Amino acid sequence: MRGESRYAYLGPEGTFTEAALRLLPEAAGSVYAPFPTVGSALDAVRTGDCVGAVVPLENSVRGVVPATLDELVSGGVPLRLDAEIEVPVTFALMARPGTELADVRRVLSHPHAHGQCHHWLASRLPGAEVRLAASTAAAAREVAESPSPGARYDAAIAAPVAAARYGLSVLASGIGERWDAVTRFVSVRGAGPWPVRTGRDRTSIVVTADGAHSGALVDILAEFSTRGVGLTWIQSWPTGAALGSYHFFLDLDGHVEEAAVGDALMALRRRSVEVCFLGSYPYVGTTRPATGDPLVPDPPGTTPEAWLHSLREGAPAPGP
Ligand SMILES: O=C(O)C(=O)Cc1ccccc1
Repeated sequence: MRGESRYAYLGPEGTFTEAALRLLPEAAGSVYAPFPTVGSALDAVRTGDCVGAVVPLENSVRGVVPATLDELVSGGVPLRLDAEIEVPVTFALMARPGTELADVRRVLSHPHAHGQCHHWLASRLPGAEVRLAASTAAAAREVAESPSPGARYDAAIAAPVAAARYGLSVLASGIGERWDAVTRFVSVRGAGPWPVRTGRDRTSIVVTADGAHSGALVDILAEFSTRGVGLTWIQSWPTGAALGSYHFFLDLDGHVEEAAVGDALMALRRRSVEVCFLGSYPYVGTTRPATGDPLVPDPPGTTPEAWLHSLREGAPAPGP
């Protein structure tokens, strides 16, 4: 089936991305079309094969999903974001029925899942070799399809639903380093009306700046702060042209229809900054919009002056 009713996602069935897509009201009633990579899911939108796609953007523990940032700035036909979805992520180690934990030598998973479970692997399966797959469900499917004995992979780290989907047994669950890990997904479309302003919105843009001009980023950020527009997210992604040349992904509080947001965007244009508007959409996240909360007071003995002095004296820098 072609056209309006297909919605792409990073598949196969059983990924966290599929769980996010199922939470998206705009996609209800569509055919959910799995794609093997973020790039192929977004290409399906660019070619019109699908009306939209859901892809992972960032995780609260492991940070951004590089493939998504890369595709959003390099894929040719511009895309727009029209919704965000947050999904709690928990991980299970799963294997073909009959496999014991002690039998597991080779584990397959997605980089973000591995990154959140490597402490558990180091303590419970210290000798295991880990390989990376395009998604957690692709890993689970590969394990299910690996013939044993002599299987290429003994176990996968994936969402608990993937075990039932691919006929695997769960050897351990809740193996991520944080029980409260969350992944933020975005719905990406090729065309159509922008989401209307709700009063609680987020605007995503990409500005391209040359780090050789050392004040460039400060100048860009000042256009927002002077107008009271809060920033909730900033990520840099190399343009590839040179060291120091970046695309900056920015998330702003507010909708493009709001005067302050519009003014700030026009100010960037007047500065001849390259701005790619990704979209304004309802804010669902757990990141609080800026409220002007008072600063948290310093604990006794750690005034900013004392802290700066200790840095200059060569004190070891405390972790974040
Ligand atoms: O592989 C998946 O299931 C995905 O949807 C990507 C992903 C992987 C790990 C954490 C969050 C999202």
